[in-house]
Amino acid sequence: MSHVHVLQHPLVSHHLCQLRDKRTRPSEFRSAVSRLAMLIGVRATDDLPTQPITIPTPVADAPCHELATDIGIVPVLRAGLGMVDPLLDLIPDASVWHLGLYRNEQTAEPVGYYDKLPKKGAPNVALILDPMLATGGSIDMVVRRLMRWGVEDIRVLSIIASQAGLDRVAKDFPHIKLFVAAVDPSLNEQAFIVPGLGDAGDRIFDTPQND
Ligand SMILES: O=P(O)(O)OC[C@H]1O[C@H](OP(=O)(O)OP(=O)(O)O)[C@H](O)[C@@H]1O
Ligand SMILES: O=c1cc[nH]c(=O)[nH]1
Ligand SMILES: [Mg+2]
Repeated sequence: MSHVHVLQHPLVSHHLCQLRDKRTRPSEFRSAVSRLAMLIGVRATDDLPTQPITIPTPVADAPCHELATDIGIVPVLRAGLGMVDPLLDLIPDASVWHLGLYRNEQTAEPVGYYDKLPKKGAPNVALILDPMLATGGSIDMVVRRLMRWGVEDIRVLSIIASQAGLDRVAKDFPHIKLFVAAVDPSLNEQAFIVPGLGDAGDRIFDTPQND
C-alpha cells in the first residue's frame, strides 16, 4: 500500500464537508470538486521531474526549474470532467485524453463507450481523474487501457474511494500511485460508496439519478 496517498489537510477536510452534504447545490458542488481536485493535483505532482534553466529577470539571470516530462490528463467521463480545469490550471501544457465509461446499474461493471486514444504518442505521465473510486472496476479498466497505450507512470486522482476499491486497485497495480482525499468504509447494495456523496456525475451536471 506504499503507493496510496490519503491527503491530510485542513482545507481538504473542510471542502469535503460541503461536497458530501446533500443540501449542496450543483454550482457549489462543482466548486468544491474543483478546489479538492486542485489540492489533490498539487500533491499528486510533487515529485515530477524538472530540469534547470536560466531565466533573465529584469534585474539578473535567475536559476529556475521547468517541468521535464510529458503529462497527459485523463478524465473519466462524465464525472472526471469536473476535475479537468483545476488540473489544467496547474499544468497548462498537459494534453487531455478522454475515456468514457459508465457503470451498468445491475452489475456495477464498467462499460466503455468512448475511447479515441491514438496508437502512438503515450505521455510519460498520465493523471487519471475520477472523483469516485467505488468497486474500483472503472479505474481498473482505465489503468489497463493506459498500460496498453504505453504509459509508464500512471497516477489516479480521486476525491473519495471505498476502502475495498482502493485495496483492489493498489493490489492489482502495485506500480501505480493513488491520491485520494478520503477513504470511506463500505459500499451499499448498489455499489455506492457509504457515506460517500451520492452520484458525483449527477451532482456535477445536475441530472436526476437513473436518468
Ligand atoms: O469504482 P466503480 O465501481 O467503477 O465506480 C466508480 C465510477 O462510477 C461513476 O461513474 P458513473 O458510472 O456514475 O458515470 P458518470 O460519471 O457518467 O455519472 C464514477 O464517476 C466512476 O467512474
Ligand atoms: O458512490 C458512488 C459510486 C459510484 N459512482 C458515484 O458517483 N458514486
Ligand atoms: Mg455517475
